Order: sequence, then structure tokens, then C-alpha cells
Amino acid sequence: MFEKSTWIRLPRNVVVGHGVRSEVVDVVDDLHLQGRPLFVTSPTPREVAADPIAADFEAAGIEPAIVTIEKATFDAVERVIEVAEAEGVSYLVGIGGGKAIDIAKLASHHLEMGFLSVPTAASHDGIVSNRGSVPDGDSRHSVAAEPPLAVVADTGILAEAPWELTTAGCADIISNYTAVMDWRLAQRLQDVEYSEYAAALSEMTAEILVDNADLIRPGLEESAWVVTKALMSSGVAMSIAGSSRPASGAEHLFSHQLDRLAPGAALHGHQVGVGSIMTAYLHQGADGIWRAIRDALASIDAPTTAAELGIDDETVIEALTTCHEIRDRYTILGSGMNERAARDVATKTGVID
Ligand SMILES: NC(=O)C1=CN([C@@H]2O[C@H](COP(=O)(O)OP(=O)(O)OC[C@H]3O[C@@H](n4cnc5c(N)ncnc54)[C@H](O)[C@@H]3O)[C@@H](O)[C@H]2O)C=CC1
Ligand SMILES: O=C(CO)COP(=O)(O)O
Ligand SMILES: [Zn+2]
Repeated sequence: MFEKSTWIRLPRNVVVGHGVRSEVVDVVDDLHLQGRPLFVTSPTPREVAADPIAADFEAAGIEPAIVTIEKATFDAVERVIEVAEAEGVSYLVGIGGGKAIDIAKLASHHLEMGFLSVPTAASHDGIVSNRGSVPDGDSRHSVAAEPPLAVVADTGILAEAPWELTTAGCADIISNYTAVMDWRLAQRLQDVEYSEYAAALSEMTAEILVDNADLIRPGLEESAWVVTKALMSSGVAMSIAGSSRPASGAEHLFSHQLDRLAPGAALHGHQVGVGSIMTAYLHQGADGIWRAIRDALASIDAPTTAAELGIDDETVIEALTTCHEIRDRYTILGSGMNERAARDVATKTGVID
């Protein structure tokens, strides 16, 4: 008897384009959401998007509550939950980069409320995913969370954000190549649950982005369009898989460990890009696609070395040798790299001198 079943939860409305920031009120109306929202944002996104969107809500007779968070932590999720309960809100709107959106996503899941995702940076592929990524002591959890009811991505805002945020989003997508290699390996060796559709979508998204790399240039609003669509497609792959596997393999473990060893040194996307160069080498050796990944990153101005990340060589080695402990996720790193092997891959790929 066939007993398999799955739930794929995706946004109902995806609104992308120039000036769509002013359509958030219409999207809420279309979703028949009643009552007050709680905006979850961080300082700069508050200025560029949350305050103007709040003014639109006020003009429509709705008084939003606003909470500003600085870091993606479980304490921040708790604080948002407390504010939501104290203010009697009925849905959440995450406005900002990956951290603000993750916190809104996790809080709305706990509160059993809907949430909208309003990215102000094309810097990460959590915009539509049903996962939240939060550090917790020595680990980094990928937590099942509420997917957004709707996404409103204003390409005008995204194109005006600092260029490195967009190149970080591109690198987060390019890292899908190695994330999928790790997923297939884990399926073969550990029989982990695997979706050919999600894997194919994730790889195709990276391929389309790389094929359109010449459209990705600073100051060009079309770049924000191309990158945002790729970020959404990658997020949909995660939602189809019911796991971040299609977009997160050993290169992400490396980045999560750098977040612990060198907090705030570099953007998530940039770290996973550099990780991806090295894990591609580990998968396929000197003649594999590691050079293509490095060149694709370089072509969109993303870092390809430890120095460009602003991280010293020894921290890279420490991250490589310890990051398999971050979570129980089987990857090419197996039960861990020793120091010589880590130095070898980092040197041969030019990540360290
Ligand atoms: N849940 C998921 O599936 C995924 C989650 N993530 C998570 O997302 C986070 C990384 O996201 P990021 O956006 O790189 O970090 P972030 O949220 O810290 O944003 C980076 C910086 O950009 C600023 N910023 C955002 N929009 C801006 C604008 N328009 N103008 C000027 N500054 C602006 C933010 O205030 C922040 O200082 C990590 O915690 C990562 O684990 C990443 C990918 C997938
Ligand atoms: O960043 C992600 C995908 O790009 C997902 O994050 P996790 O590695 O925490 O699942
Ligand atoms: Zn990522």
C-alpha cells in the first residue's frame, strides 16, 4: 500500500517589482487579514521600508505595532512573541534582511499567526522558505517555521541597498551547487529523505543566475529582479523539500561556524560562497567545478578568499575542522577534516595563502 504523504506550504501572493512597497496594505486586504499587524524589523530597514509602510497602514486606518531587533537569536524571537501578545496583534510582517525575516517567521509559527515577508535586501534565500536559521550555543538550528502568506519585494528598495548585500544573495544561490552535491551524497550513504524535484529546482536556479551574471551589476534595478527571483525559487525548493537541504550543505556549516568564531566579520552569503569553492573541491577534486564556482563568484564581485571576507587564515582552518559538529547533517565533511587536509583544500583553492 502507498502511504507516503507530504505538505508543501508556499506563499499565496508573490508581488515583485518597482515601488510595490506601497502595495503591502492591498496584499493584506487581498489575504483578508484583520486587525493590527506587528512589524518585525531592524534599524536601517525600519527607515527605508518599515516606517513608510506603517504610514500607509495608518492612512488606511490600521495602527501597526513595531519591534526592532538587532540579532537573530531565540531571545529575539521571545521578545517579538511578548510584544505581539502585549499589543494584541493578529499577524506579523518581517521587514528587512534575513535576520528580521527569520525572527518574524519563527515568532509567527509559535503564535500560530500568519506573516508577510518584505525583504529590503536581496541577500539570502530565506525570503519565502519555511525554515528559520538561528544560532543556539554551539549549534545552529534549521527550524521548521511558518512560510510567508505573501512576499512583497520592492526592486527599487533592493537595488538601492548596499551592493554587497546583493552579491551575498547571489553567492547564497551559487552555493546551491554544493548543497545539492551534499544532499545526494547523504541520500546515497545515509538514506536521508531526498526530493529530485527540489534538487533539480535548486540547481537550475543556480544555473540561471550564473547564466545571467552579466545582468547583475550595481545600480541596475534589473539585477535586483533577477536575484530576487532566484532567491524565491531557491526558497521554494526548500519548501518542497521540507528541509533546507537543497540550499544548505557543508558550505553552510562552514559559514555557521564562522559566525561563531568571527561574529559579524562577513555576510552569510559571502561566507557560504567561499565555503562552496572548498567543498566543491572536496567533492570533485582539482578538475571539478570549484574553479567555475570561484569564477562565478568573482564575476559578481563576491569574495573568493579569506582575506576578501576579512577573516584570517587560521580561523578558516578552525572553521573547516570543526564545522561538522554544528548540526547532525551528513555532508562531504563526514566526521570531520583534520588540520592538514583543511589546509590543503584551502590552499589549493586559493582561499588562504
Ligand atoms: N531561513 C532561511 O531559509 C535562511 C536564513 N538565512 C539567514 O539569514 C541571515 C543572513 O541574512 P542577511 O540579510 O545577510 O543578514 P542581515 O539580516 O543581518 O542583514 C545584513 C545587514 O543589511 C542591513 N540591511 C538590510 N536591508 C538594507 C537596506 N535596504 N539598506 C541598508 N542596509 C540594509 C541589515 O540591517 C543588516 O545590518 C543569516 O542569519 C542566515 O542564517 C539565510 C538564508 C536562508
Ligand atoms: O541559509 C540557508 C539556505 O541558504 C539555510 O540555513 P540553514 O543552514 O540554517 O538551514
Ligand atoms: Zn544560506
